Amino acid sequence: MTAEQVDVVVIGMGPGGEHVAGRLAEAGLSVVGVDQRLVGGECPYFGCVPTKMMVRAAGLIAEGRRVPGLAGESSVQADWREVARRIREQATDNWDDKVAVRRFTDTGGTFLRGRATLTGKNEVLVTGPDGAEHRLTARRAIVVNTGTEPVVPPIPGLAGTPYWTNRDAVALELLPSSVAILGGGAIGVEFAQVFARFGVEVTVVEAHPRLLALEEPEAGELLAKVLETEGVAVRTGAKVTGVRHNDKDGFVLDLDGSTVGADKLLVATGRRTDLAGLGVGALGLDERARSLDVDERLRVTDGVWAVGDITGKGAFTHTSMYQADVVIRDVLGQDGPPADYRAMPRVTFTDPEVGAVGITEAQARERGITVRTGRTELSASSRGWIHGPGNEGLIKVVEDADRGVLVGATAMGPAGGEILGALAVAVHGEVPVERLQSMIYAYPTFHRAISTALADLS
Ligand SMILES: Cc1cc2nc3c(=O)[nH]c(=O)nc-3n(C[C@H](O)[C@H](O)[C@H](O)COP(=O)(O)OP(=O)(O)OC[C@H]3O[C@@H](n4cnc5c(N)ncnc54)[C@H](O)[C@@H]3O)c2cc1C
Ligand SMILES: NC(=O)c1ccc[n+]([C@@H]2O[C@H](COP(=O)([O-])OP(=O)(O)OC[C@H]3O[C@@H](n4cnc5c(N)ncnc54)[C@H](O)[C@@H]3O)[C@@H](O)[C@H]2O)c1
Repeated sequence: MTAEQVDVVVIGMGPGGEHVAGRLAEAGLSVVGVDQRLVGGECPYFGCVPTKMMVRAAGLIAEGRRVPGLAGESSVQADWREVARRIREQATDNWDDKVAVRRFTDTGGTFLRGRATLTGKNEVLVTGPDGAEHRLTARRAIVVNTGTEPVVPPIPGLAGTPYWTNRDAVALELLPSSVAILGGGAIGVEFAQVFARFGVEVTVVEAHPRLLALEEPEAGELLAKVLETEGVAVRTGAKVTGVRHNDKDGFVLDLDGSTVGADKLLVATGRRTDLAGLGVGALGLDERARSLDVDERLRVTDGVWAVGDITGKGAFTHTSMYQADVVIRDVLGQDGPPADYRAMPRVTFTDPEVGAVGITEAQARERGITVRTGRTELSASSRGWIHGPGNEGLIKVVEDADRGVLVGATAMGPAGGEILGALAVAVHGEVPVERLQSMIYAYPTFHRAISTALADLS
């Protein structure tokens, strides 16, 4: 056992943790960053980056197939090996983080590979891969950024089968002929469309009545239609009562009154934190909670901060990075705005992309807000009509009518995530709806449809 006193210990080097650790080290503090897996966390190795490389490849295939009728003839020969190679070589360096470790240690920080547990108010125990133990005492700050693990629901028969999570699915060298995807949230639908566009027979099985259950109902409903047009079987409102697997036949999912069979099963039913494993009990906190309670400066308790998925404020890389900046300022005693999640943006990278910011109509009504909504179909806009195949989408705006400002919006379409930028500014800046209605929107852009949605407010 070794023991060391430092200024800052960062537990978990996800996007936010890596950012905090690097910046505080650059500021001259002695910083130890600890990660049990890879510096950079889920996003670059198992999440955003490899999946968006898949999405890019699948988008090219779809666009190639849209050539006939618009630009001539096309013949697309999809080859997954190109995607697998790009993910292995360019995105993940074969799941090796030496570049990221160097990036951090070049700032002056020290990296420890191992599993960290909180053992006291300012104490952390790190157990290395070889079992060696290091006791760290943090004089100034402990920053927790341990993220989440995939949830595997307690469905009879599922445990012990060779199901995949996102961590397996990003590393596929070959695609199977069929996949069942349990969960129609962001992970489920992104993988579903990618796999289907590469010729895999895909069934999405979602317990909720709609895909993307957390977003506006119109978005999930339209996405289901698009996926079905592309050959994906979408089973919403489905209760899986059992899972069976054998090497010859693959997987069978028992639903109420029917079955779904597939060679492989991807489980994408959400994420969970592991507060007990992290040892938050040592800080007097509830180990059974779903997330760490943080204040507007991301403080958990005296001397302890948290960033990222573990705070439950939106499991996105941009949340983690945003919170990291708040923590850096707070630890360094600098002034700056507190965390404000009113204009939380998120984008599901299907085609059409589903971008959303702020709250949905249902959430606004639950909060007792006097709501007006406006909507328009993107395919009916000038640009949507010009675009032709692949023009599905919509803009929906949610107004707090008493204050005359938008509190939420959805931009679904070929560039839904980019259109969202304008709506995010409107929600974040509380730009009066009257002012939004009187501005000039370039013709013929997709974002011009925002003015149609605003004109529809009632
Ligand atoms: C398939 C998929 C696609 C996604 N796509 C997007 C996207 O397009 N856009 C987007 O914004 N977000 C996306 N996300 C979400 C995004 O990956 C996370 O929100 C992001 O990684 C931020 O997480 P985090 O900062 O909480 O930490 P994480 O990235 O989860 O990292 C936590 C780190 O802590 C380490 N750790 C955990 N426990 C310990 C311990 N006790 N001791 C030491 N180390 C520990 C882990 O090894 C890990 O490296 C996606 C996620 C998935 C799974
Ligand atoms: N583009 C992005 O930003 C992006 C992409 C992927 C993931 N993520 C992040 O990762 C998080 C996790 O993604 P996710 O898709 O796993 O979670 P999710 O919470 O978004 O969706 C999980 C879905 O699984 C369903 N489900 C749960 N149990 C089920 C069961 N037994 N049978 C059938 N369906 C079941 C839920 O109803 C839900 O719709 C997201 O919330 C998001 O924050 C972001």
